[in-house]
Amino acid sequence: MGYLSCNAESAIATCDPHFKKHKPLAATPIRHFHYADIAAAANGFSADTFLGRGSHGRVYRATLDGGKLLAAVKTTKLAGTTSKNHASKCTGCGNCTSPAENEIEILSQVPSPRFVNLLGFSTDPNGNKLIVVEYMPNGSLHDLLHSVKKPPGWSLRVRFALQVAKAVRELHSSNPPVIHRDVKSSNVLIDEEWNARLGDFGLALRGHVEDVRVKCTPPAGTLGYLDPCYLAPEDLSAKSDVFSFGILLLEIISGRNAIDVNFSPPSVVDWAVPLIKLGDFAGICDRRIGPQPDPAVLRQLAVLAARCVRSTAEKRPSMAEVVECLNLARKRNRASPIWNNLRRRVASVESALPVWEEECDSDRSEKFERMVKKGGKGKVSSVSRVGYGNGSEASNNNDKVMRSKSIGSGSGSLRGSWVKMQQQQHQTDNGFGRRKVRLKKSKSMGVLQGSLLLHYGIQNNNNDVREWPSWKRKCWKNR
Ligand SMILES: Nc1ncnc2c1ncn2[C@@H]1O[C@H](COP(=O)(O)OP(=O)(O)OP(=O)(O)O)[C@@H](O)[C@H]1O
Repeated sequence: MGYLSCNAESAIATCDPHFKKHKPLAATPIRHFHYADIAAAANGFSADTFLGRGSHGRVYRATLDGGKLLAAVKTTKLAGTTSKNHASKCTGCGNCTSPAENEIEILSQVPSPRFVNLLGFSTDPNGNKLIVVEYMPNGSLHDLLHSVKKPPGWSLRVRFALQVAKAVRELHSSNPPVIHRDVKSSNVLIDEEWNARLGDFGLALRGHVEDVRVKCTPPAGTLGYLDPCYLAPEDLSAKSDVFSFGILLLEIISGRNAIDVNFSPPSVVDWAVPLIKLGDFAGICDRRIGPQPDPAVLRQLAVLAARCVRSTAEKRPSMAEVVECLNLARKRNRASPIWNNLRRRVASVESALPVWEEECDSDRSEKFERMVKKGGKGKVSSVSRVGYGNGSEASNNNDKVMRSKSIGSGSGSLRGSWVKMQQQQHQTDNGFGRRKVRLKKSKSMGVLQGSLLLHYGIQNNNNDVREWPSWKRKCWKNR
């Protein structure tokens, strides 16, 4: 009888060794908890159960079912912005649903062992929704990468990257597809078996591009992770998640925040992509753990990240391709030490080559790989490292750098944080070199203003290799 009850989730659980201990999730009913039970389980929402604070409310640990079930309870506020007039006419635009309602709706439809799943919900006496999700005892990937004394090593980082990529791929391939819109390190939580799980579906959109809801929902996301091509509702595509994933991958490799004014330039894209194009892969590695022992794996990760953050959405890989690439990197990373030693010697020669201009193009990267295997003849050239300053100064553990946060509905607040960020950036880059600045958390954003996004787009536009003629010239000269 076992095979008769097999569903998509159990199939994943069977195929993927990381998830073999998970039971099929479809059978788990979504529970409606009494507020009093939830309040008691979270010890009256006291400090000892407090887990963290997001842009939509606080998160607490709750012990339910007589101690058998550990959960995380997310308190939220009602959206409360929709006029009665609009609500009566609305045919399903995204503005009427609060992030909490949205998260409940989406997670109840697409449960997966790769997500932080919904267990149930409750409503407080003021009508605010409380979301009850699986408790993740090892905190967020953001905290692991930026706060803990002993940051994760390379094999754990590659494993996390692959697991997140698989989670996003699963969303994109569901029917109808789901676009998460807020892929970032603080929305990746680590379970008891050290698996990375994608959480926080408050901004996610389920549907096809022609659906009213998708067509009418204003752009949203988190500064630093937000796709510069996503300026209006109709610009939304799965490639926006690919961009955010690329930022996350750069964060995993470098251990630096998506936007960090302790670095110059503060944007991880503007800082890392030029180094990747110059073949300085070690220059973007988290100095606390040193460069990846296998230079070929490092090169694969870095080039993949650069391709994900390309300024032209169509040129970015699909999440399926990202998963394939990371699978290869992980396999190589896990190969036997003797074999790895041999390969490292060969790879160190390969990786000394700069990244060819077109390598970030998916269709040309294979050509490039073939060429490198043949002995590196062709358009590639050796380029000396460029002095971008010692970026690792800022990775010092003492620096207090806060994480990027989703910005909820309210373009005003977004404008405020953007201006603030610009001012901080100006203060830091005013010709006196880098200064250590304590950053404020930036937040996920709901409604974005076109001009503001355009401004943001311009800030990040130079991540396209074609927009680096000086690099091109340099490469050509040093051929
Ligand atoms: N399921 C969970 N298990 C354990 N800790 C959690 C869980 N969910 C959230 N947390 C903790 O609470 C913090 C706040 O989470 P939340 O999802 O509300 O906000 P965020 O992702 O940090 O920011 P934003 O709301 O802007 O996306 C997280 O960083 C994490 O430390």
